[in-house]
Amino acid sequence: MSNTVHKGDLQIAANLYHLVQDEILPGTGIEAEAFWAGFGRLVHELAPLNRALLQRRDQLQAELDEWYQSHPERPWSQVEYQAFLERTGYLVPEGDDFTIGTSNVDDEIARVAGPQLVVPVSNARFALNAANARWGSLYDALYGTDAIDEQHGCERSGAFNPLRAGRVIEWTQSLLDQSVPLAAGSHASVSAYRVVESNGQRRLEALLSNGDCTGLQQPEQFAGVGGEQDDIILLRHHDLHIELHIDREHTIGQLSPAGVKDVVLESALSTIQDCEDSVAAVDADDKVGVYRNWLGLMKGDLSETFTKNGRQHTRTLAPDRSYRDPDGNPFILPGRSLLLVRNVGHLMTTDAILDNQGNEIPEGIMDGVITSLCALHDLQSGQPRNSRCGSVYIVKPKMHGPEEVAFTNRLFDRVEDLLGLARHTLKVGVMDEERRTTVNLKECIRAVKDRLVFINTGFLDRTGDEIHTSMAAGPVMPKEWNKDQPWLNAYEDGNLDIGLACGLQGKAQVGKGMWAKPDEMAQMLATKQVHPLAGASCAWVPSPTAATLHATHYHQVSVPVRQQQLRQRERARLEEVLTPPLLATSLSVEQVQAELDNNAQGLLGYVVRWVDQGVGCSKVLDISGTGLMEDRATLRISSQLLANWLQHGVCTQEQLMETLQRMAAVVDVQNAADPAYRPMAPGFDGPAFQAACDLVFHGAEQPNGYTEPVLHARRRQRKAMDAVR
Ligand SMILES: CC(=O)SCCNC(=O)CCNC(=O)[C@H](O)C(C)(C)COP(=O)(O)OP(=O)(O)OC[C@H]1O[C@@H](n2cnc3c(N)ncnc32)[C@H](O)[C@@H]1OP(=O)(O)O
Ligand SMILES: O=CC(=O)O
Ligand SMILES: [Mg+2]
Repeated sequence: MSNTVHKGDLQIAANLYHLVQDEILPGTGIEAEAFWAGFGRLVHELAPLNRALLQRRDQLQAELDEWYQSHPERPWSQVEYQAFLERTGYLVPEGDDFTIGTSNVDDEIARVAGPQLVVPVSNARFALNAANARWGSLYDALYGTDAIDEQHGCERSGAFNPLRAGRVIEWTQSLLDQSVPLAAGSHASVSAYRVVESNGQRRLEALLSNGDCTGLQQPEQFAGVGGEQDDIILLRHHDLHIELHIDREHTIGQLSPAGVKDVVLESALSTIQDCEDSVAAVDADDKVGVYRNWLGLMKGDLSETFTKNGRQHTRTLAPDRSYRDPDGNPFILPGRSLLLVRNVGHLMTTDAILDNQGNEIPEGIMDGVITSLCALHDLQSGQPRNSRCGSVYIVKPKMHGPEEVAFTNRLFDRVEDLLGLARHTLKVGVMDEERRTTVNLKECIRAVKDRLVFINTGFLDRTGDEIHTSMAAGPVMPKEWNKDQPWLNAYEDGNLDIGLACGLQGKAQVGKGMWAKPDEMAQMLATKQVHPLAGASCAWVPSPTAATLHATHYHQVSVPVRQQQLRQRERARLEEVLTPPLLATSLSVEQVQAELDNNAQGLLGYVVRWVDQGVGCSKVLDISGTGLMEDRATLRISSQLLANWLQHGVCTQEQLMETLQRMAAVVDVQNAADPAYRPMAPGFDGPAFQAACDLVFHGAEQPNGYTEPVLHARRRQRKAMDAVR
């Protein structure tokens, strides 16, 4: 590493050192020399343990491979299989019942159910937008997406379409009728909302078009008024707020007799600012960008200036929102989503910091220390702050089993000691996205029982790990088939069953996964209520618009009630979780080719932007033309599936190479309008195409099927090539 600074037994890239020294440490009360010395001690204590955990992963995988090869019968005996898993320590004994003891958890996590947005923190414009996505216009979300169909003159294109706006208003009125119903009549018949006073208390009155006057069926749902002229009516349902914006002069306000120009929903209650799978950060420069944005969010001063539709915008963090309650007392609600930060997992090392032997340190350790250090600014700030309860929320991905979770707990203990934080100030969200965590979930929770704030089914990584774990067992099903497989359902159900049994209700989130079709909002509206119905207190969405639409599901379903109902059922069966999605039927030549084409197209479309442009999350067309959110987890699935089919002769090497080359040309055409894009065809010799080949042809050898090692190496190669140009 050129240009480094030696501190506390560590060799730190100069740009990272200066970020910490000049921008992060000042104002935290932490003394620089003590910080670096303590950081050095922490690294030298924990890095060897981290390395040992990775060796254990490899050892267990080798034992699994060997078992599958020596047990060729299909289906195999589940009794024998489980006995083997217990013998190797893959399955650990389950201990006594217990409940988590996490305290100081903000309501957005502990108590109120709602959408959870995820955003690459490396992109300041998106990261700010996400932080501000606590509130979203339902009218805009419905009007601007396919949530309202375009038939019968309701097209989205062109100038403002009053017919379409009418449909938006009807849809919204029906939501209001379900969630904040009137004592008589419908919100569609309201000609005026009025706040009236009787006995010193104000209540909401609705004047109907037939001249009748009514109120809310549950008057306590009226939470207050806001706006300069009390022109915002604040309602509350399932602890989620709804604002009715009244303006009879406004073009939209004129479309309804009550003059409602907008309905704004409390939307992304929480947001994960992601340093992991949606981010391409391969060196100290990139990590500095990631940390600086997180720092800005924690200090509250992040801003970004950009041009959109020919106009310059400067985006900053939204302020809190002010209202007066029915007694006339002023109060505020948070203007921003509660922010969590997703660190990287235990796998990768980074040359941004070297230890006293010149080894790269584990990137997850660096993330743990530096993202927590940044968060001191929030803990020590006045209002408004991120965590009103004084906690720091860190999401830890890709952990395999209880020992790895216990390691994270130890890391967080050490970081708290280093930063002078009270024990368990650092909270952890455990991604249940590796098979060894799923099958030992209760023990994983126990390992962080006093700092746990969520368990979330990351079904995308989990699918990739499912394929990799059983790579040697046989060919797997096409990826879409997994949706109906017993393993997936048992995994999803089991997560909730165990979460509730461990007392997460009221203290922590039980979360569900990402809606990965960012443009298919009608489909999301029609289907994603399955998450609150399944008892999830949050579920992931890819954009602020999706957050606003998904918020409507939490008005339709009461999550606490669902959780009470579901906790009575029998726990999901381990045998089902342990039944891999192996292909039991033979596929036609056309089915095989279609699956190869689809996976290759998605893989290449994602990888080319990652390697050549450093974009960690992209919308990529699948073979049917649907834009899909692709990140490293979806890449893990497609690359592992192709590697699996290659290994088991479902396709040949030549066929796969032909597919990759043909699809590279398709992806080139799809990106033709991007001036920064470098075509892969006809040479197929750039680092992006090479990365795709590595991921597929060497996919079976990748640790747990992860894509990071290949992506990082090829992105660094691209950066080096660009540097000498
Ligand atoms: C398996 C897992 O780990 S899932 C977790 C990782 N995934 C994510 O984090 C998903 C993040 N989402 C995204 O990056 C994007 O939504 C994509 C790539 C899926 C689609 O992006 P694009 O096609 O560029 O978005 P699109 O053009 O539709 O919209 C862009 C606008 O939406 C906003 N936007 C889109 N996604 C987000 C987001 N996640 N958070 C905040 N704002 C967002 C942008 O700020 C932009 O608005 P602006 O112009 O006012 O700034
Ligand atoms: O991180 C989420 C996933 O699905 O993987
Ligand atoms: Mg994941």
